[in-house]
Amino acid sequence: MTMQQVSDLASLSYLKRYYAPASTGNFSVGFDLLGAAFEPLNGEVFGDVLDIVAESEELSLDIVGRYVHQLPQTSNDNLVLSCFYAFEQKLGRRLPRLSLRLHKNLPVGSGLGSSACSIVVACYAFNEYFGQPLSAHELLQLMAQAEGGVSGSVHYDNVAPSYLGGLQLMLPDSAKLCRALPWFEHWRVVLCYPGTVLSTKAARAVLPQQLSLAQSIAFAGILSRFVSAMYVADETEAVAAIRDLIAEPARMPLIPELAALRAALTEQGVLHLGISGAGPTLFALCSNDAQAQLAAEYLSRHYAKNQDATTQICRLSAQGARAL
Ligand SMILES: Nc1ncnc2c1ncn2[C@@H]1O[C@H](COP(=O)(O)OP(=O)(O)O)[C@@H](O)[C@H]1O
Ligand SMILES: N[C@@H](CCOP(=O)(O)O)C(=O)O
Repeated sequence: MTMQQVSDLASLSYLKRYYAPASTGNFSVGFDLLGAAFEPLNGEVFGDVLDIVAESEELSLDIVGRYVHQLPQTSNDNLVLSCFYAFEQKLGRRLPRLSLRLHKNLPVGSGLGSSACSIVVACYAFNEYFGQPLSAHELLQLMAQAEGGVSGSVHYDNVAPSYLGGLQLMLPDSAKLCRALPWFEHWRVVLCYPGTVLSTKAARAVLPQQLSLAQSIAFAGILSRFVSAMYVADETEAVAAIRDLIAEPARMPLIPELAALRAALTEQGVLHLGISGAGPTLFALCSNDAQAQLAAEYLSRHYAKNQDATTQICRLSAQGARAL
């Protein structure tokens, strides 16, 4: 495997190139059931890119990009290769081998759906390249299984938005699997990754194993309130309902800065500050560009911890995964 620190999209040759965006699981109010895909307003690529470089004798993977150093040293352990074999197994026939290049643009163990992003871009790329043998439904199931293998339990709230785009509500036991909710076009989301790693598995281990009847009703109630407010485009009501009753109380000790940062930003009018996925990335929901700029400056000053940190001002990625 060769590793380059710099992922220069323009200078590298390929047959086909595919991309999947970053995602925020939970969106605070919908633990494991709600997630959104985001793209930087400035047009930067903030998601993983997979190049199909050539057809070849053997399956191989090169990894480049800003966060290559956070991945296992051997590409054999990379999700892109395990997705190839899972895809092949699902098809039930041997596929031509490929020479692949992953641009690892999302930090790992960040709460930005990094593993989901690689899984989505890989499964999407293989399905497109080999003539769409799997339906969107089958492909999404395959992605969710792969994600379950990483985090310890199958959850769709990163793979669904990264694949399909938008703010996706999961529909358990439904043939449709998930549905895109309405969104407010003027909303901006600032994603601030501090540069430290928090594995999803570890952040799931602190969650309560059981909820009381009262907690279950409260969770169903607040999520219903949010979803219905989005459908009737009642922004005040939607924002009031963005509350994490499940994961945040348990994960707060893992992100001790959250309370003070939230108090400071909400005082400035920011609509909400929450944990993106399992953290440590935080997301600030803002009502306009100026507010998002202010939140981005504040978070990068007070939450970024090292050179790996990044802060992005985003809008919803309506499209999700695609060919570039
Ligand atoms: N292409 C890949 N992208 C991200 N993680 C990968 C990839 N390949 C293997 N991994 C492994 O999967 C795990 C992802 O960890 P996780 O905490 O779920 O990250 P995230 O929350 O960012 O999705 C790590 O152990 C990482 O080394
Ligand atoms: N619903 C999951 C989301 C995990 O997202 P990630 O980006 O941290 O992998 C959870 O909260 O555990």
